[in-house]
Amino acid sequence: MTAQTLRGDVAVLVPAAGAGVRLGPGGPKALRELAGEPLLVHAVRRLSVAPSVGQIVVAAPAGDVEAVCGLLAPVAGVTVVAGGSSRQASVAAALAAADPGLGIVLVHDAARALAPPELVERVAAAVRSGLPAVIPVLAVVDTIKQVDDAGRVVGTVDRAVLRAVQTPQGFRRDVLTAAHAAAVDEHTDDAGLAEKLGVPVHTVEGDEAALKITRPLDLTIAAAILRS
Ligand SMILES: Nc1ccn([C@@H]2O[C@H](COP(=O)(O)OP(=O)(O)OP(=O)(O)O)[C@@H](O)[C@H]2O)c(=O)n1
Ligand SMILES: C[C@](O)(CO)[C@H](O)COP(=O)(O)O
Repeated sequence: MTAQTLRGDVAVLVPAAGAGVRLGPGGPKALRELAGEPLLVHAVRRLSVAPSVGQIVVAAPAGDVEAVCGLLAPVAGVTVVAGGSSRQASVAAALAAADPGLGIVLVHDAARALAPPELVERVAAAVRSGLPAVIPVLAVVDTIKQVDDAGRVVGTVDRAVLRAVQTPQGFRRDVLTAAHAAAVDEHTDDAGLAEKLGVPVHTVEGDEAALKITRPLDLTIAAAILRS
């Protein structure tokens, strides 16, 4: 990674403190390697070349803050804080350390290590255009069934109205701050918190390369994406 200064109007919060249980043994997921480098380094490198980005705040595993500072030292404009016991707590910790002068805040999973800078720009531009909350989405390609506790099918959901949600998710800073301040329960994404406040959430097209590395096969897919 070459040293560079970040100059944009967007703070990106990077929750990276997860254990990676579904990936299997091997330490915190963000520090697991893909093509010889930690997932977090792949993610931050892509964020740092997006022209809109002015600051990156990483929520690292609490025991690895120093190591993560070392890993990311070559990128100017990166702040590292200790993450929390849930993704939501990690985002809240990163938000508290974000530069108050940056009016747009994106939240991006370290686990979506190959999200391209173009996706960051697409989300940032949509927020800059005046939208309060923006998420990247992809059409659902599988047929989706609703099942009961016994695993029996209750019905088939109309997939035309469904979308799979990715990160980065973008927000006006005051919207994300209010959403986290009002949180009373855990949500799997930040847009869910904004929805609870009645904030309209808009979508932009996602990117298949922004897959969330969750299970072992995802690492194989990510390695193939890198090679292609
Ligand atoms: N306490 C937590 C839990 C998750 N995350 C981050 O949130 C993102 C999305 O979470 P996920 O992919 O589910 O990661 P893990 O929680 O590590 O996965 P698992 O549930 O398999 O342990 C990841 O970048 C992860 O590091 C976080 O910062 N702090
Ligand atoms: C934020 C997210 O990546 C959007 O798809 C997802 O909700 C994270 O969920 P996880 O259960 O923490 O992996």
